[in-house]
Amino acid sequence: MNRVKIAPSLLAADFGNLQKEVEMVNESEAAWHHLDIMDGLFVPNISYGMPVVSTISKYATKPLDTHLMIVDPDRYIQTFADLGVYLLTVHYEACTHLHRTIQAIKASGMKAGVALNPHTEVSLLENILTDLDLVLVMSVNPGFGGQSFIPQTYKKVEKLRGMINEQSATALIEIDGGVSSANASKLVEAGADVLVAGSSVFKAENPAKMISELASSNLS
Ligand SMILES: O=C(CO)[C@@H](O)[C@H](O)COP(=O)(O)O
Ligand SMILES: [Fe+2]
Repeated sequence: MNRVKIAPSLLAADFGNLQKEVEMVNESEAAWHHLDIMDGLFVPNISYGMPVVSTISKYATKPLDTHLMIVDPDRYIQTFADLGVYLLTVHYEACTHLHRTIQAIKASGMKAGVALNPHTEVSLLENILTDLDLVLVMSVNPGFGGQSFIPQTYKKVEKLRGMINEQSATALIEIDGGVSSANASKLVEAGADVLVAGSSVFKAENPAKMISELASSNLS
């Protein structure tokens, strides 16, 4: 079994020391940097935009895993590609022509992911699964860090793992929201490949140690 990938969400970082926070992730056992882009329309919160993404990109030495919580994400695909994003994830609920959006992300040279809100059924991805590099399962309602994990996520992950295996698809399963050492092992057991962790990492006394602990989740 491959080791689970950890993607610390910089939304919970200290933005007054952004370079230092990015460097902590660079030097840790994290696999990716997770960036959350919120537009105040698709979700009720606004996070940060291009100048901050550009700064993160300048200091990051690991791939940028970028989660767009914005309406009509097609408008910004090329911009994120130009900023050095590795994997661009759009929300199922924000795309009218999801297949076209996924193809456009791939044509720009990035990997493509689709995120599902907690109420969105995984079977809706059945016809597009083999086109995806990643499915992001939201385990909180998108828009804010620091929320409580929704336990129904385990069942969704198990079902999605079954669909991926059945179709011999290669999409990774990423879980985002309220992830901590209290639920990480169970998520990996259910079929998760990537865990996003914001508050549990950046609010920890020793963030790098917490990343290492989460990365060992499937070994416990
Ligand atoms: O996409 C989101 C929230 O919408 C996340 O990536 C959060 O930033 C994760 O933060 P925690 O729930 O781990 O604090
Ligand atoms: Fe996210």
